[in-house]
Amino acid sequence: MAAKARDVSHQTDISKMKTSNDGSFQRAAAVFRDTIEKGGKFEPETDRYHLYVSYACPWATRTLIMRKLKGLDFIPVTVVSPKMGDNGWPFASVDPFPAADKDPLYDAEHVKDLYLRADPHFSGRFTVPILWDKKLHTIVNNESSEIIRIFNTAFNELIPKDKAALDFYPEHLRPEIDALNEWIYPGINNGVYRSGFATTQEAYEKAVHEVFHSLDKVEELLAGKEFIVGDRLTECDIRLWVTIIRFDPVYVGHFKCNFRDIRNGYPAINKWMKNLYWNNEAFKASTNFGHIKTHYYWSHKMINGTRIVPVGPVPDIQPL
Ligand SMILES: N[C@@H](CCC(=O)N[C@@H](CS)C(=O)NCC(=O)O)C(=O)O
Repeated sequence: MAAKARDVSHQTDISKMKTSNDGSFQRAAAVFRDTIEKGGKFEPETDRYHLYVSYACPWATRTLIMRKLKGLDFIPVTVVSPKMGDNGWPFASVDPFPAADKDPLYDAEHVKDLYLRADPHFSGRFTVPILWDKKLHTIVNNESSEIIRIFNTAFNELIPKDKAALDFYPEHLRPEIDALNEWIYPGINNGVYRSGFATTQEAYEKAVHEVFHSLDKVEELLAGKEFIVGDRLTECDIRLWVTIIRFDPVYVGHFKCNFRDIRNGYPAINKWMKNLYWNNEAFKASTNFGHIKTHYYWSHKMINGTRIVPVGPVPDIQPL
């Protein structure tokens, strides 16, 4: 591939990622932002799309959960190795980690090869998840919050009626869901990264206080409730859950979010998290603690130079 000649190491090696002048981490916006719709460039079809994920990645896990909930079995999934090294995410052909896959479409070695196939001049980060189009050999969308909305509705005419009827972003709850997403994303989902990736004491302290302030708010919201919005599962639960499930195993230690952990410090959040994990297969089947822990502790060598992966907490998640 001609594009391979270009040096993209500054895009693949997370330890070379720059923070802002004040030491704060700022996440770049995703670049591929198309949708799937009738009459559009990407039509709803059963044998056309493919999902590339990492079990380690919270954003990718959102898409895995939504795919399972909606029964989108005709969108196959390929899982990368959790050990994101100098070339970014590898497939199993390069790093045969348990439960990682080879790339079945192009036998790519790394996720970066897919991005460079879609756009040889791509200058952003080579992130997962990727919703891939097998027909046009390109990326439809690489922004999880949009992929889950595509999955929520785009294939409704191609799936059984009971699955099509499931709506995790229902019209009448949208204002409430949007309002929650607005502070849960910066405060918690991205807040833990801003805490962990900060390179100054000030930037870290600002972020970590925001994380726990936001968790305190969620704890209040979830007191005596099964779901965050109303009495039904919505995308708001999915978006938050993927961060909370990683909190005790990774973010408390690796990202220094250690005022409290979930299991001892947030009873309502813990109950909500456990209930979704143990009672809803879509959540449990999308979670692989080995991938989660190995990824963060091994890949971020600017944070954990020894690459030692801690054994605890034991257990990864408590029983119900
Ligand atoms: N906006 C993206 C963010 C995805 C993202 O940052 N994924 C991380 C893994 S958790 C990644 O692939 N990072 C690779 C890199 O930055 O090199 C989304 O929500 O889908």
